[in-house]
Amino acid sequence: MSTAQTQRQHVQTILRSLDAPSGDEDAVIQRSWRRCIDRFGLDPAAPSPPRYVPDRTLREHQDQADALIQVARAGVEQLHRQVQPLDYVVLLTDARGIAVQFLGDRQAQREHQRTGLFLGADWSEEHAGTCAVGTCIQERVPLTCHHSDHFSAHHIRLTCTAAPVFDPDGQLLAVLDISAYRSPESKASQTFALQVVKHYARMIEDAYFLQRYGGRHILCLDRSREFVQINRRYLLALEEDGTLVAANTAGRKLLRHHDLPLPGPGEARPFRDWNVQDLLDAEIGEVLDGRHYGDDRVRAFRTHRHHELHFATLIEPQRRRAPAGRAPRRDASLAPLEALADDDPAMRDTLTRAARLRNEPINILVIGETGTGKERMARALHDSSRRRDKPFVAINCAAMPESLIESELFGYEPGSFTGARSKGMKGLIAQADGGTLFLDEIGDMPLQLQTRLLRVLAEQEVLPIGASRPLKVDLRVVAATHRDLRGLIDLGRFREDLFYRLNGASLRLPPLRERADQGYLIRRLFEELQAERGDRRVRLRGDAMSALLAYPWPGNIRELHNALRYALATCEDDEVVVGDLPEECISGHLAHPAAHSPEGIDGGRAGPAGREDPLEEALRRHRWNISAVARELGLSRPTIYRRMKRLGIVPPNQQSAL
Ligand SMILES: Nc1ncnc2c1ncn2[C@@H]1O[C@H](COP(=O)(O)OP(=O)(O)OP(=O)(O)O)[C@@H](O)[C@H]1O
Repeated sequence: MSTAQTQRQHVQTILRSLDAPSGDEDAVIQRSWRRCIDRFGLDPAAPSPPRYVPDRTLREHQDQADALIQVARAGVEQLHRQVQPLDYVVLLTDARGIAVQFLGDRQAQREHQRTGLFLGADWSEEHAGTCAVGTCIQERVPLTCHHSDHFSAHHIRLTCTAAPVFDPDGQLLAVLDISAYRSPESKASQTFALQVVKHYARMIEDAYFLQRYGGRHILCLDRSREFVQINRRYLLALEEDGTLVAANTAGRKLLRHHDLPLPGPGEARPFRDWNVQDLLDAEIGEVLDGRHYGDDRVRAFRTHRHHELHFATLIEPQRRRAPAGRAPRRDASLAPLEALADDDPAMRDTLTRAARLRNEPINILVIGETGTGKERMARALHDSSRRRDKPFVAINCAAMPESLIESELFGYEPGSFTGARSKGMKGLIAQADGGTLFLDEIGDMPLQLQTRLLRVLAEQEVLPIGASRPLKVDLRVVAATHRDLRGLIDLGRFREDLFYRLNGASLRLPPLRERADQGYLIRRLFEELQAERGDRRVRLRGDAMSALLAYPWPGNIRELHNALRYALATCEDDEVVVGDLPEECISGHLAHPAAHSPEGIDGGRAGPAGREDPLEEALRRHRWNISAVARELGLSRPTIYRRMKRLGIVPPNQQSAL
């Protein structure tokens, strides 16, 4: 059957079923069809191009959903990884049906845009007709909208499955959706999809709950002792005196089941009338004090009303404290070291050792791949040590020409060689007296200088070129390398005795790809760049943060630094969004199509596949006169150039140069 015939038949089915409900169709879908006609005045046969909200509006929706987007990130990405091989895309919409997060195959971007499976699309029932997201919003239940369940004849190739995400007050917060263009005819083929989406929606909802009520006691209940720790089915947030503050969706059902009726969503204090003792037959102390729980941290309780057996675990309130897992701050002088990392286990071990070593009279070898922060570590060691008011002198042994190293390091007496300064020169080693000498890329130091350096370290004195008497120096040397020094020793290119002198203790830095605290590093580098630019207004929005966290960074922190620097230089409106990041960082996290046009794409203006970008279209119309286009679009010329670059639009007169 041709597409047109299928669509005609679909329209007839809808109209017939509304005249005389057959009972065949899903009741939820039928109610939606009726709403589409009676309430929204939609026509199943009318063309329904996707509707995208303008860029600015999308940003407002994303801002409002920012806290959720941040919490949902890991779940949405995990879900995407699971369903991507089956050609599904993942959408997270807000409670109004606007897609605020999207993950899909970059290769199929045009097809996604054409069907509305994209960032910024409006999937409310009012605009899109019966569809998984819109109907889920109306009905507040998980559902699959498969092929001809869709109201619009133009959506009947799609299969979409969505589940609601509720906030702790029972208000609809978001909808999680997976959709595909190609799927088997039978709706039963989507049963598993429905279970997967429900599962992830619940995980996101509970993660949001745990974050929001992290400052309270959270009681997790389950009917199974074995599963309570991992399943945490019912979540109840409690005050110190056992008053109920909030419950997750399952928790609210449990309360209703036990005749603790809850006022409707949106009440300012919906739970305050109830105490956990109204639910469980137990003393407050038994519930809220972890010492009353078993060795497995589980305790059994019976409910008052139905004498049901429930097993509980308790999450204690998170006190205001240093970021998770970091040792409590003992001493303000440790701040430079503590600032290097958050809760990455390898970095935490390294920092604990560094803190112990900072005032010890031994030299330290910092080991790590290029750009893992070896110099930063050396400086932080210096800044947190008693030497902090004395000089920190850094020398890159690989970057200095061999002919200069000797004089630079050791200095020289007046007139000691041709070309020397008449007053002589104090060498870098002597300049570091009392402080720290940082020798970067120590593996690249020529052998002959290694011998002289060894003498400096052994004697704690330096002999400038041409001098007859050595100068006493008090040095702490921190050396760094990305090379295998033991391998160099075997090759005869590094002195073993120098190695032992330098390696009083070693500190190893993990590469960026292995760090568990990438979010912390991103925030920190972003703040530093803002300080450098003298402008702290720009903020890093949740979608950009998600894309940065999802990107498989190699080892070098400099790459992250450069990506942030680029984004800060190109962003507009005081915020960095995903589209401002370098192209390679946003694989999977596609930018909103409207981000490329000043007003966004809306209804009839939506660009179907193959249609020209509005900017390109304007440029052609104005015969590539940038000033005229800038005037028409109300943008500056540099902005036009920047967008052309971002979109890869090249004027015809420059194309031959490519
Ligand atoms: N802990 C950190 N927090 C924030 N930024 C960091 C951190 N560590 C490194 N960086 C940044 O990463 C970049 C590389 O750091 P650094 O120069 O210290 O690394 P390195 O290992 O000495 O590099 P190389 O191997 O090239 O000498 C710098 O831009 C630095 O600001």
